[in-house]
Amino acid sequence: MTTVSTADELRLYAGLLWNNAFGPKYDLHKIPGPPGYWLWGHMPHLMRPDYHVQALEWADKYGPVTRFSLGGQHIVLVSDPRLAATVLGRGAGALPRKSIGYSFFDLATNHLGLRSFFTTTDEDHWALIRKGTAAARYFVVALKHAQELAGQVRLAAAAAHRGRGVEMQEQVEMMLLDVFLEGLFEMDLRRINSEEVGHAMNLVLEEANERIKNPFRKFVNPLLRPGWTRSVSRAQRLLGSLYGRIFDTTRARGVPPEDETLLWACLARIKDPKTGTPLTREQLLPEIGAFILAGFDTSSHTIAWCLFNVAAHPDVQARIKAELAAAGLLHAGQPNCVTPRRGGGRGGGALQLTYEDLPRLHYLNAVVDETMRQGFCTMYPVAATGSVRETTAPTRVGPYTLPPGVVVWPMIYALHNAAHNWERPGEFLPERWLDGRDTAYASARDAEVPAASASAPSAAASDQDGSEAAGGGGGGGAGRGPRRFMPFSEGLKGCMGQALGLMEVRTVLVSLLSRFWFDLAPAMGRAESVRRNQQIALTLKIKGGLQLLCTPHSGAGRGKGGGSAASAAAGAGAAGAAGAGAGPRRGAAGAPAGAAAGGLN
Ligand code: HEM
Repeated sequence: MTTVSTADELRLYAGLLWNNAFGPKYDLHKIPGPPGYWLWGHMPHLMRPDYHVQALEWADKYGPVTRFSLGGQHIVLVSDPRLAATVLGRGAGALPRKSIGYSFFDLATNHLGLRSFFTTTDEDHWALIRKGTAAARYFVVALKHAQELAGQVRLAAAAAHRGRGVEMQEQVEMMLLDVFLEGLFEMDLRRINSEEVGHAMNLVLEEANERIKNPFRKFVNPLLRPGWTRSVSRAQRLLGSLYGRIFDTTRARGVPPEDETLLWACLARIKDPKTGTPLTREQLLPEIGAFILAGFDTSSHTIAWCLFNVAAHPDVQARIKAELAAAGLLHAGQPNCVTPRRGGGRGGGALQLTYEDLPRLHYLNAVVDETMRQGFCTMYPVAATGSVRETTAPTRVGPYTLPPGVVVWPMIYALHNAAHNWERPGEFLPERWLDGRDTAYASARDAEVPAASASAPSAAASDQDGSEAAGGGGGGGAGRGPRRFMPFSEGLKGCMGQALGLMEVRTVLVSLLSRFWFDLAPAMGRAESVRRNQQIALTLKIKGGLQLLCTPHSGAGRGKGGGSAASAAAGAGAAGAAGAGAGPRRGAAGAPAGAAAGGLN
């Protein structure tokens, strides 16, 4: 079990400063980049809360490979799809994770300085956990919770004062936390205060994020802000006790049967290669925390940003409703949120959503992809800003040879938004995804990525095979250029929960959008200012929350043009949108093992 002491970290920073001043530079100085300060480098530039936007500005200004530094650390920012795929992929040119770039994550997974498989430098340990959990069946309790959430939204919307909205970001966060605790670990939610846990996570992640920009904060904060430091420690202990409770509960279940493939059972079966015995409490705690964190924050903020985009673009919302209506999934005029069993449908109430419906809702999925492209919801720094890799020997990255110890940052936000990769990158255009899966790839003329590092794009990948496998490696398939869309990263260390995450996002969106019309509450101000008001936690979230006016479709429902949501949908070109998205309805038969029996909604 790897731990990192304060002395280790101080030694590391001293080494970096030394290296910056006196170490070999190879081609570093040839890489274009913004001017910085000698000692601090570009730290002052990155102190702004939306520093991912600053990095994108550099990518746009200085090109697909640009350079800056944070204190003593040289950082090479890559927004060229081909190079990013190579660096993250499995073939020659692939680089290991930069461990310190992830160490902030440990703050939220444990308070003992223990590393999880996500943050360790020990590749054997990473492989042990990754392989041990690869078969995990991410059981879909998302549906149950999504439906409950719709009920809660209805109650909150009814209770809200006129013109005041319902705070959706936090509601979705809590819901996703429940999904994780119940679905992956089979915990009894009545015994867990999700709200308290959610707040503790947010607090710890806020601190973790600040430490990425300013690693010295760890040392000065206890002196300058002792109250805050105590709150962070309290939150860490609270999370630690939750992970401990999960360990105790699942261990008390004894040896899981071989055919049990929920996450807790997979973790329980992993044996320490040295002792041959199941992993100890100390070994498993950070892993439990890593899974919860990796999955809950990313998925919940994806949902929140999708809802924001939908509320900010009534035409987009109406088109989604049209698609849902054509699929028989719109709950127009229903008095409550109880979904009828099969047998409802176009003549009566809405049909029950099945797993098979999800990939067929093309327009909804385009909205999700476009939201993820904009980068609001990918993991940080693991992705809002990218997966962080490191050179361990002199390494060629594109035309440049880099010395060891340089951070290579295939920054997903820049890849997804740089002017050299996309047309009209700043615009929210779900339509760009309707042309087909090739949207995820750069043009074929750039296709020099080794085939060995290829993997499919996010949504398209899981639609295709329904698998819950992690993202694969690098570039495009036959005839395609390299991927320029990789919200789940790439390669061996790409996201393990891609299919689960997408399923949760889509399911919750269908569940809510089939029942409510959403508008931004007046308190949110203009959409543009909300977009500028991002706050980075583990992922980008909406600072101050997402206040939405939620109008149920029943009777009082309204949409574009002032009619009911259903009629708004129809008026928004139902035939085109829905025709592309939803084919004739089928029964639940054939739903993959991950899907709840009988339907998803
Ligand atoms: C929309 C939702 C999600 C997004 C955008 C997302 C994004 C990512 C990204 C970009 C990485 C790569 C980190 C890197 O390159 O260093 C990653 C890793 C990971 N994700 Fe996700 N993720 C999502 C949902 C989930 C869910 C639901 C789970 C639940 C199990 C999960 C579990 C993980 C794990 C365990 C890793 C680390 C894999 C490893 O180190 O081998 N993620 N995720």
